Amino acid sequence: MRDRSAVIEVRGLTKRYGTVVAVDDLTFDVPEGTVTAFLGRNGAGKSTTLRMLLGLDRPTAGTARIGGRAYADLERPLRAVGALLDSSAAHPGRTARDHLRWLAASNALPAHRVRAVLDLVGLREAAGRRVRGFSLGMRQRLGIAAALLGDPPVLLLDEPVNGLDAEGIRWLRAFLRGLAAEGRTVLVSSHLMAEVARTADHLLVVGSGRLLADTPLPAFLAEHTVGRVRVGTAQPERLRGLLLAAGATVTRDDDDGALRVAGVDAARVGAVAARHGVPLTELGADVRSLEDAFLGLTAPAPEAAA
Ligand SMILES: Nc1ncnc2c1ncn2[C@@H]1O[C@H](COP(=O)(O)OP(=O)(O)OP(=O)(O)O)[C@@H](O)[C@H]1O
Repeated sequence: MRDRSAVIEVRGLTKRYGTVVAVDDLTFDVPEGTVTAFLGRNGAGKSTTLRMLLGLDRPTAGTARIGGRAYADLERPLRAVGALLDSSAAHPGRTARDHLRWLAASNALPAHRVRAVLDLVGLREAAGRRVRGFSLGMRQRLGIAAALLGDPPVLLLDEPVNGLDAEGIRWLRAFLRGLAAEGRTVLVSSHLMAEVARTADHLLVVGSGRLLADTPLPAFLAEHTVGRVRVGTAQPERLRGLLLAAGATVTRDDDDGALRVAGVDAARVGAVAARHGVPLTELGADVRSLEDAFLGLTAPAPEAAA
């Protein structure tokens, strides 16, 4: 990992609701100027952790600090940290512009930021429309605009991918990378793990409130995609037999019939195919194995699944 100081520091953070342990002794740092993905299945404890960082929930134990301080001790919180927690927070009868103007005025932020953030998230044309008519994707953009009003160095985004279409997800990825390139620190939660992981510099994975992985993306990729190959051919059964004979493990991709191969590298797959005259239509790293890796990592314990 690059040598960066931690902007967000979580230590022994725990939250119990009666007998439910929503967050269980979490300890992690989020380094400055990175996009860090906070990943886990539904109910893993992501939102509760973010709410505690924002002072909206009181920890049962432990601490959560931003820039060395608890949220409640920040002098000008919206200038220190922006958050997207719930994209339905805007009043449906208000226009996007009025919603942001109201937020700016009530938080003593300059009015010119409203126009700036509407432009940043691509809502300039829709600024005069009532939020009631917004798609979920537009609401997410408005929520991100609100988070950016105070021009904060730290952003906490809870499930910003929800409701976005493929184009919206592409936009969000580039947008988050741009924020980090400006030196901002972005913590972005998602249950769509592979989708968001590939945007991030660093991954934090939680399951049942516990930290399961805290790793730079390249290390995670190296561990979970090296030695896993995806190969396309018009003769899948023949190639499958040849690869099995070469000692590989081979499965078929349910979506498109490509072979997913483990245990031999891409060069060996190519050599086997060439020796037996099997034409290939595709040969590369098996990126889908990333989602499998997350699902394996976050699988509920057998007794919990029963
Ligand atoms: N106010 C509450 N009262 C009781 N239980 C709660 C409360 N808030 C959260 N929980 C429970 O705590 C656990 C963690 O919930 P949390 O919302 O933090 O998970 P999450 O990872 O954000 O999931 P999701 O993606 O579904 O929001 C869940 O079991 C949830 O039911």
